[in-house]
Amino acid sequence: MFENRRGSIEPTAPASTYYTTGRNSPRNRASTNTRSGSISAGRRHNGLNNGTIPRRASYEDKGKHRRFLIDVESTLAHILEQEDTDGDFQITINDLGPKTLSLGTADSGGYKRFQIRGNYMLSNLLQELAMAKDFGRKYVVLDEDRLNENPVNRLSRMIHHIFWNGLTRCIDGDGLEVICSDPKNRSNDVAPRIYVPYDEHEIYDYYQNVAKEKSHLNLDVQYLPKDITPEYVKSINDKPGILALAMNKVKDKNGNTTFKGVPFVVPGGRFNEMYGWDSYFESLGLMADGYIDLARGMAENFAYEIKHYGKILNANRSYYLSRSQPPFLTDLAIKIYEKLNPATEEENKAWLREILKSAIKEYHTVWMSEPRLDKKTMLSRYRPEGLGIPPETEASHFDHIINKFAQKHGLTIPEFNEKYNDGVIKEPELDEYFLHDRAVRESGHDTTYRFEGVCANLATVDLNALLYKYETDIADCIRDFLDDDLEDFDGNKQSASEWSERASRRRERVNKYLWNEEENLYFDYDTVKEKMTTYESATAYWMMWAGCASADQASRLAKSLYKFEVRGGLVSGTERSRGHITLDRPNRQWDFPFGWAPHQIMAWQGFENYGMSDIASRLAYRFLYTITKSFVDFNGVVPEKFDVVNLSHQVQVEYGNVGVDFKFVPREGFGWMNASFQVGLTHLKVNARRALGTCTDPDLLFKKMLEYENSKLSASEQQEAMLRRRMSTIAARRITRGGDDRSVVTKINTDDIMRQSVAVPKSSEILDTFFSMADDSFGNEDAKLVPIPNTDVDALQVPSLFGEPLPEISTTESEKDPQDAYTESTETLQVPSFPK
Ligand SMILES: OC[C@H]1O[C@H](O[C@H]2O[C@H](CO)[C@@H](O)[C@H](O)[C@H]2O)[C@H](O)[C@@H](O)[C@@H]1O
Repeated sequence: MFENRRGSIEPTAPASTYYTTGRNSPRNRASTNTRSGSISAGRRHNGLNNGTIPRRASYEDKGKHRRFLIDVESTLAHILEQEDTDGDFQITINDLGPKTLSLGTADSGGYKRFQIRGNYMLSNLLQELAMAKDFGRKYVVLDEDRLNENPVNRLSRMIHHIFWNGLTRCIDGDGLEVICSDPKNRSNDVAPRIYVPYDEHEIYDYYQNVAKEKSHLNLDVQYLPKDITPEYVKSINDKPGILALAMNKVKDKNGNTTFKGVPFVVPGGRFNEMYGWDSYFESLGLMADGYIDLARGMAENFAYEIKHYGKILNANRSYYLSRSQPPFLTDLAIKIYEKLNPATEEENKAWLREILKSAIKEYHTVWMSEPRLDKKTMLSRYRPEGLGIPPETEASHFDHIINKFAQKHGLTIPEFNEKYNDGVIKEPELDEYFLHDRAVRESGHDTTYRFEGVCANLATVDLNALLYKYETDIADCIRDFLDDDLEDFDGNKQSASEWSERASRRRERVNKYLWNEEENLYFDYDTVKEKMTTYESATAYWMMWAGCASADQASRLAKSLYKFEVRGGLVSGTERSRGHITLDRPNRQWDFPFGWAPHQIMAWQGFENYGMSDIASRLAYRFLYTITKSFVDFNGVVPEKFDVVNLSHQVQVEYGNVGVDFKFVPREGFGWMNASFQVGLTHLKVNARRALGTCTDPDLLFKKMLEYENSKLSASEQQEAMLRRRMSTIAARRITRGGDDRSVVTKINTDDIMRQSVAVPKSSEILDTFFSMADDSFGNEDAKLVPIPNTDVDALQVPSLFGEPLPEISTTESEKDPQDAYTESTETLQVPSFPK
């Protein structure tokens, strides 16, 4: 599959193929370890040439596909010593090395040398060497195309071939050791433990057998009680464990019946369990990558959770037993069903029925029952049961809240926590605080000033959008897929019209309580104060995702986009809503200036649903730019969260940032971020994908389009939009060297990117089709906008995007690398213009 026509391996094949096949096959030793030339990086001598002093390295022809002959171990040591100046085993733009390294070419047996340059190529070299080592390679022949690969292709390839695999878990004999590890466990009891539902006897026996057979695991297998009460959940906080999920009966190699866990994907890092809403977004990414069975397994695990734990869990760890997370099961089920093999249609329908029955049970018992249902508005709230302080947070997470109570009782914070959790000390004010805190965690938005001290009382926009989607999805499925044949678990026939009726009643209530005509936005409703709240949240766009907004509401929501749209994507909420941040009022990760993958994905789909794909595409571009830029500048990182104003993952906020702590090469990314990248690419046309490959700043790319949209705003809205964009620019400048805004744009060797692009349309075609807008004229202003920085080595050259020839470099300067062209060029970026 990865062989080209001449039978050699594609330079961009997955590492598992590239480092085990063809010239890098373990059998093909002649090509990689019998050379007498110098093959280690930047060294005259190494162990390979038996002490022969190599002649002075000369440089290879430019422009051809180079391959390097590399001694893995010594090159790895050398590159780290020279380039990893902060000692974190990554090569990033924070490192102060020379950012250049010479490698011997394979064609010359290592004598002729070529200089690789720039953070991106060097960090790719580091990553490739680490992967080559994984496959036992001591020497490799490495294609240059692997080092300067288009970052969009490279990241997408890594997600597809490496990250999903790194995040996949299974709860059975083979997978227990990995899934039982829990970095959040701060109790004294870290023994691996699994909790099994009270009536799952075969499964319980299976795990007991595993515990016996794999005694080194020291596995503790426990039954859960029939009634899982808040008191019980609190009582096992000091004995945390994984919760069993779905298993299939299979035959082992001796023909005996045994069990195999249904696999699932975890978010990554400290989140080593299957989460509720993360799983939905991860499944979208998995499906974009063709991993339908894995997505299907996630849905089946949700059904198992509903059956045995009464709800889709926040995640399947014991301390999450009493709360859920935003519900997405019906949409997930439909998306999977649509991808199943049509040849097995009857089976597919049976599968869809089972999953929908679970969703119907969840709908009635979790979301449409008290306490989550507010009987007055008949809208739903996040309002889980629970007792005490959530044990899975960072140790000091609640200190600022607890402090005054601890002082009142003359106790230290840990002493107070213990007495409060044991019920020895009663503090109703704290009980109220934790009621809302649990609701915040159930909402998935932990934490934000939108919800602090009030969440359990709010009929939120997000939850009611999701439930509207449940109602319309179930109606559609009964009508369109299931031949009017669906019952719930109690045998009650379900009718499409009843579900449609539920949806239209909800839409009426949403319009009455949550829609604000003056603000052109949906807001949460406080069911206790009986009043609409004022926090502006990006979840307003979920109503477009769910199809609950009318065409008029959708166009008004589009008009409000300027409140949330910043350089790197959509912010979670507006700065005005978040309010001032001080030492006593620290920032929260689900507030401005942070932008999260689920918010982006929901908005993209929302705009698509209402025929505004140009906006979906622009928003997708912004977020994918943020991801790509960090990937390029920070050794392939794909972090959990971003500050989308500053375009940075190096954030000072709750829980730090998952996905940033790796050595040499990232192996997981972060679940829903991986998904957002793969899904986001489906919203980009070929020209936007190419622009992304060269890390073209979205504000330059979309300048005309934004001007056109802003022209539709009122004077005061325009003023606000202008300020917002200005702030974003100023914030971005703050974090860049020398205050140069343009240095946030990354340096990429565009020549290579262009060379690697497949079926690249001609520039005129690209301009003609750019976001379906026909005007290909360029304003003078655009030209003024983009002088190329050439003073800062790391500053980036914004190259010609649309296929114009790149500047020639002088052939007399034979020792120069083609990449130098980009620090000397005065090329300007060409930005398409949009109709006025
Ligand atoms: O451990 C602290 C909190 O961590 C989780 O929340 C965050 O990560 C989740 C997994 O990616 C994500 O679903 C959630 O939206 C994030 O805020 C957990 O869900 C919380 O319950 C927990 O207290």
